[in-house]
Amino acid sequence: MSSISPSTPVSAPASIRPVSYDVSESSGFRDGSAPAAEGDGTSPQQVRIELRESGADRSYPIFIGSGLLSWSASFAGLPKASQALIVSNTTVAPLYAETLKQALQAHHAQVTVLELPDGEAHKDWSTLNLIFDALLSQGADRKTVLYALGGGVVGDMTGFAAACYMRGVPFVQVPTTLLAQVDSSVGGKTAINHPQGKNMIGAFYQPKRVVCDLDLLKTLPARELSAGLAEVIKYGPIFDMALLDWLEQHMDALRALDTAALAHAVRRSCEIKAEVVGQDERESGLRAILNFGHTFGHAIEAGLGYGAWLHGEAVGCGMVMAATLSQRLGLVDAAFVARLKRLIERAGLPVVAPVLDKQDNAGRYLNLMRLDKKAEAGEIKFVVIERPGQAALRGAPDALVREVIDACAAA
Ligand SMILES: NC(=O)c1ccc[n+]([C@@H]2O[C@H](COP(=O)([O-])OP(=O)(O)OC[C@H]3O[C@@H](n4cnc5c(N)ncnc54)[C@H](O)[C@@H]3O)[C@@H](O)[C@H]2O)c1
Ligand SMILES: O=C(O)C(=O)C[C@@H](O)[C@H](O)[C@H](O)COP(=O)(O)O
Ligand SMILES: [Zn+2]
Repeated sequence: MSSISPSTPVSAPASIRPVSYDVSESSGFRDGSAPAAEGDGTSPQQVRIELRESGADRSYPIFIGSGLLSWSASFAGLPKASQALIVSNTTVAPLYAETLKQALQAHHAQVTVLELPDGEAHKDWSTLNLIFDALLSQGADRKTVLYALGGGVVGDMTGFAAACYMRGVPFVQVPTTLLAQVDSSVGGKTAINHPQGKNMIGAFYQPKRVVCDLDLLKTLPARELSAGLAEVIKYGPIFDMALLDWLEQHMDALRALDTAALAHAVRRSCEIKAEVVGQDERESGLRAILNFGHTFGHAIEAGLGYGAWLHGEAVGCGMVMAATLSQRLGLVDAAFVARLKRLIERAGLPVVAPVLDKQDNAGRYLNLMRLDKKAEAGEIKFVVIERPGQAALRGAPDALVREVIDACAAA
């Protein structure tokens, strides 16, 4: 049995909040030709992620607003290249690839579109290879820019392909799901899954820009919107309880796709993620707080088979489990866990953990979680809530984790 290890100091220091951002940008963004009206809460915004450690400047802007996809200035000022490849999937490409292609034709002589098969089950080697096949077939050189047009699956795979092709080509994130706009497009984690564990093969590789067009969320299925809300909720308990208060007041507006509410949720999420990743790009400490709910959540995804539960669904339920663990470690009270659980339910997410093994359910969870990337020498590390708005990374005895899984799982 493992013992409780001292908390690793990964909580965000008060000095890094609140977050400031700059809305002027040399690309021409917000130059007066922006498509959305001022004053409606949805006029274009910019959040910057500052990444300057170890020499090279990997900083980039995140553009957030309505109508950005068809606005060629959204893509001005990127590395010059004659060729561009839009990587999308069979669902998103028919909706949005032509609009992006038109906008990019002002910047690249040749723009082609690749449609990957859709879904988490395809976040694997064979699908990744389709990107390399397309690049090689069109004679793409090392300046070719990749554009990831899709949700987190397309974004993670395109980023990984960009990191590998000719040892690195530039890429741009054009996220089309709420989850991708609030989380996966920012921060440079790229990966594919392995049958034994989520995101096990990948690289840290930053995009040159992130362009979040809020209008694209209008075609998103309700279940996918809920999945994205899980990652928005996550930022509350780990970093910003004012965001949690705001979410309690605006959950119905978000689920009704109110653009001003979505704009706020995307912007605040990106600000928090930019701040955390700016402090710790390669997850040597603080960045681990962004994994709240993911130790349990990734076990659910791998244990049920990729795609059975959406990533956001698994994270939503995983946050209930991690909060319950925090309570049993004496860190937060039952009222805090109940409050978080209620909000996750209101987002339309599951809060009862699935049974992964009828004989030894907790044992199956534990075995899957031992492969988690945060585990050290076989000891599982959990992101726990030390107090509302502050998280830490720590171990827990197996017996206690078993109790938590049993308490949270379906009977
Ligand atoms: N890199 C990171 O930091 C990070 C962070 C969080 C999650 N992730 C990863 O992201 C993935 C989950 O991403 P996701 O939730 O975006 O899922 P997803 O990429 O599978 O997209 C969800 C579904 O919505 C469809 N879709 C996308 N945009 C649409 C639109 N505008 N209209 C209609 N349909 C649309 C997609 O085709 C897909 O069927 C997981 O693999 C997860 O591990 C990565
Ligand atoms: O950006 C991060 O850091 C995160 O942990 C964000 C998570 O929401 C995301 O799911 C991430 O891909 C999980 O990272 P992993 O290292 O556990 O695979
Ligand atoms: Zn996640």
